Amino acid sequence: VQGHAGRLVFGDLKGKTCVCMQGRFHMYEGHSLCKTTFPVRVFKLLGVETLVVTNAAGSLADGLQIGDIMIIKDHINFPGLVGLNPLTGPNEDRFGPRFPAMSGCYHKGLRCLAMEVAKDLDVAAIMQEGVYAMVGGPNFESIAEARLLHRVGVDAVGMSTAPEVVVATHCGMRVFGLSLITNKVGKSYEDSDSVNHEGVLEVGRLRSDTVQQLVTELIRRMEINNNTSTAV
Ligand SMILES: O=P(O)(O)O[C@H]1O[C@H](CO)[C@@H](O)[C@H]1O
Ligand SMILES: Nc1nc2[nH]cnc2c(=O)[nH]1
Repeated sequence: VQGHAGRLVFGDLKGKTCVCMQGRFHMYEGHSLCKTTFPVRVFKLLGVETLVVTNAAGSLADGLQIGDIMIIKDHINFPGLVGLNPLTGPNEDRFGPRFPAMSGCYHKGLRCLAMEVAKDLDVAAIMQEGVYAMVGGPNFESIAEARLLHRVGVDAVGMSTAPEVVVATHCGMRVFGLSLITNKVGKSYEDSDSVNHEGVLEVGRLRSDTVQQLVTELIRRMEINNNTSTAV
């Protein structure tokens, strides 16, 4: 999508072998969920053990402001709930089971570690945990949709991430996720502000150093088995 570089970068980060996706495939671009999540399966075959996902998201929670960073505690995969799931079709037994559990798919230990890192980097004031929801996009939410999401417990909404996390969890990867809050989602018919992609990219640029520092320090501190890799 515009604004995403579309590159895979391999290297060492603080002594850990990493592969970094600069951009991702989105369902709203017309890609199948199979293609959207294909990189995750490639990472698995490369020996990647931990997936770190980041995204831009709109806030529905009163306490989440533009520029805040939300550690993803759980997700609601709206496309998945209506059958748009990357695991649909014959199960690939070599990757994982037919009916994978999704409870606890955002690793608790990594979430706690990220909070410690945030405190040490003096950015704890802009960090909190919350629930991310994926919607199909590409349009942003109507007011009624925003109210619905708020009522069902969504803290931040975006158009990505859940399919990759489902596929990573299916094949036994540890997952950690961050949402950068780029806008507030309007819940009132009196609001005149409306969100746009340029504004989303702008907040992304403003907070990119902080997100980079957090992820780098998290990767430095995280424990891994057999010096296997991390995908970001
Ligand atoms: O989820 P990522 O790709 O980070 O970006 C979010 O921001 C874009 C909309 O501005 C959409 O792609 C949405 O999903
Ligand atoms: N669906 C959705 N995706 C986003 N990505 C960044 N901001 C938003 C938003 O407000 N809604």
